[in-house]
Amino acid sequence: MNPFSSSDPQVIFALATGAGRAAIAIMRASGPGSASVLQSLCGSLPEPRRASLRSLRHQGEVMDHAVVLWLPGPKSYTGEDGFELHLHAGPAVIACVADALTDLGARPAEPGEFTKRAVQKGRLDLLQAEAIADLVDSETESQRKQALQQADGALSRLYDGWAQRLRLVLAHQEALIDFPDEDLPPEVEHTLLAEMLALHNEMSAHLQDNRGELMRQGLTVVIAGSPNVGKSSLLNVLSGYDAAIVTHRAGTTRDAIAVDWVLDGVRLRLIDTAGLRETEDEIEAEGIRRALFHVKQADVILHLIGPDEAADALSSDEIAVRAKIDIAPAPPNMLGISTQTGEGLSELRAFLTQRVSAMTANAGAPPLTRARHRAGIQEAVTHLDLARGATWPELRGEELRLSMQALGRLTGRVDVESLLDAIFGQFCIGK
Ligand SMILES: Nc1nc2c(c(=O)[nH]1)N(C=O)[C@@H](CNc1ccc(C(=O)N[C@@H](CCC(=O)O)C(=O)O)cc1)CN2
Ligand SMILES: Nc1nc2c(ncn2[C@@H]2O[C@H](COP(=O)(O)OP(=O)(O)OP(=O)(O)O)[C@@H](O)[C@H]2O)c(=O)[nH]1
Ligand SMILES: [Mg+2]
Repeated sequence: MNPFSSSDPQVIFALATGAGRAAIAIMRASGPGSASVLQSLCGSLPEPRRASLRSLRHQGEVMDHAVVLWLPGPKSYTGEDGFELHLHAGPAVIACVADALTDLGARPAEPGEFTKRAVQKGRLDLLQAEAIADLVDSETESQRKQALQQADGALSRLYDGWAQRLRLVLAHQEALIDFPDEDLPPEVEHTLLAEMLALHNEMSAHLQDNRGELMRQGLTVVIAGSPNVGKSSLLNVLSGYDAAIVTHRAGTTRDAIAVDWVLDGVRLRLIDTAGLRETEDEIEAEGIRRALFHVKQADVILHLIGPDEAADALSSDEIAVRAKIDIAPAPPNMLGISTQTGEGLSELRAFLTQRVSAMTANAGAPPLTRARHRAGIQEAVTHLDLARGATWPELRGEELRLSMQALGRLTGRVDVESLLDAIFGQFCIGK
């Protein structure tokens, strides 16, 4: 059963194509009254799902000659009756048609409302709907692939699979509750515990994996190090434009400077920071405070080390790079660059590409992509662990239900059955 209910039957419309100069603008509409609205504009209903050229008329006036699609439900994106008008993209054409649609009783759609209706009609689950939003926003190849995988239901299948296994554990658990005095083989209890442990391990591994969130949001790479080692020069050469001021003076950079950078299909935010040192200068000190903030938030730190500096012990998210190797060469087995001669830059790019793809590579199992997913899985694991620790069978059953529900809320498929169970499970028999 679909847990959502359609509440607003009004026809909604919106421009489906992006703003800016283009030849064609697609106005799309959806809702039960679509047939009569379209009929009014076209004179008659075109053949379903076939592109037809029509003159669009309103109040006796021709508004545009447009390619029109009549898209009757339930075989449509939203599952409702709908249509598309492929208009000439002039703002006056769009405004005129929008006015006519409003006149005919339709209203402008709210953001995401077409997809919301698709969810309400059970055409998409919540994870797929989120993935459609990610697909629309995708800027890099890795974001596109990840969003498409989730839109195709890969994450939904993973969560549904876990929920199904929990349901099976629950069914066995209930057998134990219903027949407490019968001699159920002791393996039943062992099998239940083993399956719950397996589920715990799979969900925990899924929570450990932050690649999906990194890929969706992009990784932050921070360039840090002592003053004057060439951090801003590196930002400029990597990003390919003159984003940061470079001078011979130590302490030039104060504000953190961020540029977007796509490396091997992965979206990166490259941040140049103030050189780290003790200083009396108030403004520089604030710059250093900001630099340390960015270092703390970084996914990867490019630690630039000057020709006369010692390389300290590095943390695992730091990549040590010897700077200005045109002055003094890098020690063996250390990355070195010169922004002056360009030496070592392609090696640095290759090393960074490798590091980034190791952090984001999709190893088959679909990763979670949002904080909402993390919170839901965390909740499912918490209740699963309470179920594993429970000695009282009724309590274990209850925790298993709560764990299943947390998973169900992620897809939006908290089925009525388990909700009813949770609510009425607390009633006494006979009431
Ligand atoms: N012009 C246009 N392009 C578009 C869309 C659209 O709505 N209009 N899309 C929308 O976001 C995306 C494509 N996604 C879609 C997904 C499902 C259906 C749909 O109507 N499915 C029906 C019928 C399938 C069929 O005709 O074989 C179904 O699954 O039952 C349409 C578009 C991207 N391109
Ligand atoms: N020889 C040589 N000089 C370089 C190299 N990279 C940068 N420089 C010079 O070093 C000086 C400092 O460069 P910046 O890029 O401003 O250094 P920074 O680390 O950003 O300095 P702060 O912002 O002050 O912390 C400038 O005079 C650059 O021209 C290099 O690879 N070789
Ligand atoms: Mg600088």
